[in-house]
Amino acid sequence: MELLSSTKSFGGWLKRYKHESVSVKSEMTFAIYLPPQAETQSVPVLYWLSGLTCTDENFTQKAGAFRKAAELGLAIVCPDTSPRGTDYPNEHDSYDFGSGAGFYVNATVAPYSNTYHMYDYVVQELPKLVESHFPVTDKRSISGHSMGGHGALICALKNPDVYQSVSAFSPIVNPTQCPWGEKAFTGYLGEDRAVWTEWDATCLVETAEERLPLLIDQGEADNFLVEQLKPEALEAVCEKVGHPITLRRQPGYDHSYFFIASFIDEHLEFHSKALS
Ligand SMILES: N[C@@H](CCC(=O)N[C@@H](CSC=O)C(=O)NCC(=O)O)C(=O)O
Repeated sequence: MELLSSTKSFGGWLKRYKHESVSVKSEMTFAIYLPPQAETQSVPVLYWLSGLTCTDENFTQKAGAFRKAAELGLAIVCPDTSPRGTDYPNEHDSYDFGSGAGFYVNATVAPYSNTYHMYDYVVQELPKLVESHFPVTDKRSISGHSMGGHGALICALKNPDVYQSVSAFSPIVNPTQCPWGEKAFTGYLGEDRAVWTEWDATCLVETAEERLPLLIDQGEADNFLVEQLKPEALEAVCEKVGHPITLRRQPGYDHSYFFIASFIDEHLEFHSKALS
C-alpha cells in the first residue's frame, strides 16, 4: 500500500492509499478515517459505498461525517466506485456505466468480467486489507448512497454474518426494474434477467435467510426518485415477507450530499449502536 495523503480532522486522521487489488486486477484507491480512539485501541469500521460518478473523495469532502465519527470512535472506509486501470471500448463514455459506475457486482460479461469485481473487492479484499493494516476490529457495518446505497444493501443481504448493520441514502432499490440498473446489469451480467435477481436488493429480501434491519433515508424532492430509485418497491416486499425496514421520506431534500450531510450523524449513531 502507498500512502497518498494524511490529513488531521477532529482529532483523527483521514488517510488515502493506493494498492494493487487482486479482485479487480488493477490499482485501487481508498480512504480511511481513523478516529482519535484508534491511537490507543481497535475501533469498528463503517464501509461507505458512493454513487455514480464518485470516487473515494465525494464522501470524505462533502458528507461532514468526521465530527460524529470521532465522537463515536468509528473508522470509515471509502472505496472507489469502479476499477480505473482499464480502457475498454466505451468504458469512460457515460456517467452511468463503466468507470465510476461499477454497481458493486461481479461482472460476468467480457471485457468487464476481467476486472469489474467490485463486490469481491468490497466484501472480501478490502476488509482483509484494512483489518491487517489498521487498528480496527472485525466488527463491520455498511452504508452508501444511490448506486452505493444499493451496493450496501446487497452486500449486507448476501452476507448478514459479515455486517452488524446496514443503511442507505436514496438507494436504487430495485435495479432490475429501472433504467440505470437495466443498463448496468445488461453490460455487466448479460441478457438473462434471472441472473440479475441475485444482485437486486428487492429480490434478495424475498429470499433472505437472516433479516438484518434496513435503515433508509430518501429525499422527497429527489430528481431520481420516480424513475430510478422507487423505494416503494423495497418497502412492499419487506412488508410482504416481514423484513424490518425503517424508510424515512424526508420532505424537501434532493439527491445531493447536502441531504447526506443532514442525516449522516443519525446513520453513524445507528451503526455505532449495532457495532458496540
Ligand atoms: N448525471 C448526473 C448524475 C450524477 C449523480 O447525481 N451522481 C450522484 C450519485 S447518483 C447514483 O448513484 C453523486 O453522488 N454525485 C456526486 C456528488 O458529489 O454529488 C451528474 O453527472 O451530475
